[in-house]
Amino acid sequence: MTQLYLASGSPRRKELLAQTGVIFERIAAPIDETPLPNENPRDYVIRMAVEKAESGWRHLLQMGLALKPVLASDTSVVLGDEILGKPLDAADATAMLKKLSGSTHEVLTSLALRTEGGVETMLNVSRVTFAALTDAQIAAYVASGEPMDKAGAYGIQGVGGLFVAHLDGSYTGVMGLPLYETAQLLAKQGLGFMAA
Ligand SMILES: Cc1cn([C@H]2C[C@H](O)[C@@H](COP(=O)(O)OP(=O)(O)OP(=O)(O)O)O2)c(=O)[nH]c1=O
Repeated sequence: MTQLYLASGSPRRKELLAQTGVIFERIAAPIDETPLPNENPRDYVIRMAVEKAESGWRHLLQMGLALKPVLASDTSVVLGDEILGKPLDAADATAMLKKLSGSTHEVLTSLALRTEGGVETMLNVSRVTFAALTDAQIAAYVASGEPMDKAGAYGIQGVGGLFVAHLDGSYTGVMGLPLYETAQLLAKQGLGFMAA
């Protein structure tokens, strides 16, 4: 019996949410991911998760489905003031990886849980230090295809994990769904292992 809906098309989020012990189904939640002019990165990632969760909630209403909690999340890589989302193409991925090479960036992953009582949010902030990468290493990584559907053009759970010299934060947060914070939100609704 479904306890929760995950408003996400991300295979990483599906895999990670399964670790919490909640019984869930995935629903589509299309939104416009364009940042507002001068929008602060933290405000932006929170707004994205809330919009995805609200979009999922509207989907339940439209389809006449049972109103169970809807969870959504958003991940952005932030370097200085710049928000790096998913790369548009190989050239964009190459440019992002050149910026990340040899420096420290933040990965922001937000959560929003929509219930009949309203919406609750959480934010995980992790700091990641990248090795200095050669142009040839970047070209080979981009050619592998791994960067294309990932914020900041890398996946810590894949070959991108080789670039991470240091992580101060949450591995699962960088991967797209911070499990500590997710378990806390779910437990408040009596869901998952941490509700025991
Ligand atoms: C930094 C990083 C990001 N990512 C992924 C997680 C997210 O799927 C993606 C960021 O894009 P998002 O826009 O957060 O999510 P999405 O479009 O993939 O999925 P959804 O349907 O939930 O909106 O980058 C990794 O898989 N590994 C990493 O190390």
